[in-house]
Amino acid sequence: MLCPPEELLQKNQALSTTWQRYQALPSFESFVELAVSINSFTEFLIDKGVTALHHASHQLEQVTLALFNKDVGHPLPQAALDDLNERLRALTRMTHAHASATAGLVEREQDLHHAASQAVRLGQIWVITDAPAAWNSLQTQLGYFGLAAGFIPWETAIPDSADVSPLLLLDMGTLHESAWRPRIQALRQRFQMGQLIGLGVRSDFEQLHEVLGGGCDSCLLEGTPPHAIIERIMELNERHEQEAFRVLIVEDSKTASHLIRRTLAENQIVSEIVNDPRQTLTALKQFNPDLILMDMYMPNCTGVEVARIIRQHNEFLSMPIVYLSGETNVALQVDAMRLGGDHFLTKPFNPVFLNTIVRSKIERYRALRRSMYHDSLTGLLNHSSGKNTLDMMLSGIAHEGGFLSVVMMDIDHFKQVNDSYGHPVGDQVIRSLSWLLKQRLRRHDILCRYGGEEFLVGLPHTDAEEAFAIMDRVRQDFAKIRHPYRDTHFHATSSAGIATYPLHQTGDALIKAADAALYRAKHGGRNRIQVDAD
Ligand SMILES: Nc1nc2c(ncn2[C@@H]2O[C@H](COP(=O)(O)OP(=O)(O)OP(=O)(O)O)[C@@H](O)[C@H]2O)c(=O)[nH]1
Repeated sequence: MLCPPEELLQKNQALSTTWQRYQALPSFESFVELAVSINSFTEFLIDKGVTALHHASHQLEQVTLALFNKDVGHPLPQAALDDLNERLRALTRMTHAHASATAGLVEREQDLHHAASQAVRLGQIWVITDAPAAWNSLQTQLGYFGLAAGFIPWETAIPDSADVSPLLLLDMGTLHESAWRPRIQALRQRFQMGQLIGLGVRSDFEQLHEVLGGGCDSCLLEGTPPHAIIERIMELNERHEQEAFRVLIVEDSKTASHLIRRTLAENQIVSEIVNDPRQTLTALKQFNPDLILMDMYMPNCTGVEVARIIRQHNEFLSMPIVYLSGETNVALQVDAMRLGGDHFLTKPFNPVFLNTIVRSKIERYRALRRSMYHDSLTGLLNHSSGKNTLDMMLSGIAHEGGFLSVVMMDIDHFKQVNDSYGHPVGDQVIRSLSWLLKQRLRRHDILCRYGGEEFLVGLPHTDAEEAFAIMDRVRQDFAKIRHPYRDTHFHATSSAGIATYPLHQTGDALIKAADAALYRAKHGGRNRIQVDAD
């Protein structure tokens, strides 16, 4: 989607206002605000794919950051002020030019959306190729996972209405090698935020150099089978689905906490503020953050004391705590880390530095949690966390009322799959079913690998009839997936049993009833879904 020009101009206006504020009151604090505002504008441009302006904004950000040097006082020296002024004015001029150039296009794009039912809609995934027939099977297989892929010949331009960050699979084998680099460069130029994957590239240095040097993110070498291409696409898809990062700010100063909150919000990080440290435990339970930003000195207790209290609770043992303090005393910092902290940032903080630390700590924390609560083969919840999540969801449903359907799904004759094709191929079949479930179910549904080839699914606010309709489509599509084996392929089927709350009241009772229904589905001939009340 193109960025609406009004939104772009509004963001640019906000940036100009902070610059005017700094000029009127050239303090360190207002310079921090300016840096935050520039960083936010750059992030906005990346988010909206406004690549034409991104470079200038990023440069401005770099220049501003370089001025966070303790030898540079405020107001800034005249030369630095002039330089910033010129850069900001140039960025504003470019923003206005871009906004007027895209105004017509946005209207056209909206018209196209209204006419979408008439038009042939290209998917988010495009295969650029002159031999589409060779990719029909990939397109069909992706369709079973709920992903649409379209074909575009190398000579045809991608329409203006294109998404700004598509996934482009480039069939290099159908383009003369001398044209590789310029073609890839042109696509990269246009889709700076897209993912470009070169297909059918030889493993030698020259070809890889051409493709990666031209701007592809990665290559899938000659002979890569369709299921490996699908696997790469699924991985990319999952990376896009991350939930927003969440930070709890424990800070007695309302001004400081709001400044931090704004800095984080401008980087799409969600936060909650606790001004009274005694409320920290309640806030932790309610808000469920990924990281705590902790002021070091507060009335009543210090940040270190709060951190020690937090660490007495098992569930928060590994949660990252980053201290914020005006203190530069190294011995004290070491002591604070020894007593339960993970990092120390000195105030006034550099906003970009703050965001970088927060993001990298949260990424590590999430990776750790994934390994604790998720199954390594499929990435789904593991047995015990699946059951715990079901119990928690059930208490919510019992409180607010409504249905909850539990499904036990199992791959048919899986022992034969292993015996005929080998354990690694069996693993791949398990992963295919998990991908399919991930694509088809909602974000808040429970998805768990309950045992070897058995999955537990929890569908809140879904009665048995609706659950049957959803799962039966999954069953049908799973049966169509081609699992590769040597030069050929095979199909697998699945069966499932469904039980629903309030007919069964506890998590254990629901699982037992769904399991009994699954048993009946197996004995009824397999490749079918059985509801427990039927
Ligand atoms: N490849 C692979 N196989 C597994 C995994 N976990 C369990 N299995 C195998 O899954 C098979 C399950 O077989 P059974 O429970 O006998 O049932 P089935 O052959 O699927 O037959 P029905 O369920 O009755 O249709 C066993 O052979 C296990 O060794 C795993 O992680 N990977």
